[in-house]
Amino acid sequence: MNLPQSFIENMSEILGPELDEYLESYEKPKFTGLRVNTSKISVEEFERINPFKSLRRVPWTPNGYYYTEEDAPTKHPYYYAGLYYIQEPSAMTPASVLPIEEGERVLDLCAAPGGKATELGAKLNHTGLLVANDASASRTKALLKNLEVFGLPNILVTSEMGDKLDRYFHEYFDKILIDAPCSGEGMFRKQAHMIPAWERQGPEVFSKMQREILDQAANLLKPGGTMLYSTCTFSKLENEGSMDYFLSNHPEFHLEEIPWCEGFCPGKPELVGSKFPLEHCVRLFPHKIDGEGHFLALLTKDGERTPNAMEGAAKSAKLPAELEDFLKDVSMPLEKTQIQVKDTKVFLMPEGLKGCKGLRFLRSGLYMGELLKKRFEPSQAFAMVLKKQEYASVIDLPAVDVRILRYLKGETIEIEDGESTRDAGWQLVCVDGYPLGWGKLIRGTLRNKYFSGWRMNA
Ligand SMILES: C[S@@+](CC[C@H](N)C(=O)[O-])C[C@H]1O[C@@H](n2cnc3c(N)ncnc32)[C@H](O)[C@@H]1O
Repeated sequence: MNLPQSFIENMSEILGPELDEYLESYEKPKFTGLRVNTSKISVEEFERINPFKSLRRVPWTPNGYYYTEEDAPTKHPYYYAGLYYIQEPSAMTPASVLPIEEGERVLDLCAAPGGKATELGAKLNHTGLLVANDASASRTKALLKNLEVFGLPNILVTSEMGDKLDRYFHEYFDKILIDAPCSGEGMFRKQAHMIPAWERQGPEVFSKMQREILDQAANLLKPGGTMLYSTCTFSKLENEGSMDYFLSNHPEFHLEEIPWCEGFCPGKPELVGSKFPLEHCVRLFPHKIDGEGHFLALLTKDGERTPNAMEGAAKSAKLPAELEDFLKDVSMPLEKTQIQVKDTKVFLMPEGLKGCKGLRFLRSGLYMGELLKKRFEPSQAFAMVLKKQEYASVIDLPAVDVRILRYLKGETIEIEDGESTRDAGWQLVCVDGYPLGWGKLIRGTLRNKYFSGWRMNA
């Protein structure tokens, strides 16, 4: 690996005599991980049905596992059922460390493509509100897909800068994750193509962005709220430097200790001559753990946290008859006053979401489906939010049944007598009890309603 000389010098300042060990880590294996979606399946149940041979626990994340490539988890139907997310093991740490309680309002300010937002949403477990934002409008498309595959209904996906969000959500959030844009030094081992980008735009550029984003986040957080700052870089400027800047300018914040795990290293205040206890921050190095480089800081804002008021509750309008008809077969707990029809599209709005007119957003709430000529066509996202027992007619096939892969490829499949609860109409297609999508059964043939943009090999 050809590392820039100036990078090696920076690392030498950070690591001292450990530099050689770090440089040798470039010869070590690279690790791949998957994180279980606990809003769909418990870790115990996942271990029971686990179809992979190579899984081994990630020590710092209760629902994280290493796997090796021969297991190919992205090709397994459980991936399409949203039972797990593929994530680099160190990148599991930030969302795991930020404490989330059900019912909270949570903001992921730099969320795309959603590795951490999916975990924050899973921890909310269909309660509260997750605002997943990213400045890049194109990257928010992948973010929305990942949140929908995970079956998360209570979301608002925006593409704004933090100062614009502040006009709508000043001191609104209980918890904020700032997984900041950074120079990516922690990923050099895995993604060597990041090195030329680092040479063009390095820590100086990113530290300016990070400071701006941190200032914005401070305004968005409730007094008494907690936020987590993370990067995947080693640079002292972007890590201890950004934290020293932030704490100097925001005396209302203090650092919290992060639960310790073997191999974690403390932040180093001496690198930037800081008077703050930056040793409470955590640094991850690939020569210390089985994972890549990361930095984490957990910060709490002084004050008493106020309970969340139910703002913006929707008006209870009469629902169209075809929608009412479809919902007779749905037993998911669902507050009908939260359902909004916009033109032909039907949405289930999260409780307590303020109006967001004027914000650039990709999704607000759960897109339930569309009203077409005298019928309601349920969406792919709606299928992913449901549990098997929450829809009246189900076709549940085992993962080893070849029809599952054919269904995921968008093909029409044949259904035997007794394989569906009802012998005609809408069916929730499941793999081993976990919903994949919709189909419409007509005389033993299932018309495939799996969303074309999500098909296997699409
Ligand atoms: C490290 S990535 C986030 C990765 C994401 N948290 C995940 O786990 O999948 C940083 C993100 O910040 C976004 N970004 C850059 N500047 C931003 C800003 N000022 N406000 C919000 N997002 C920004 C980038 O588009 C990028 O997607």
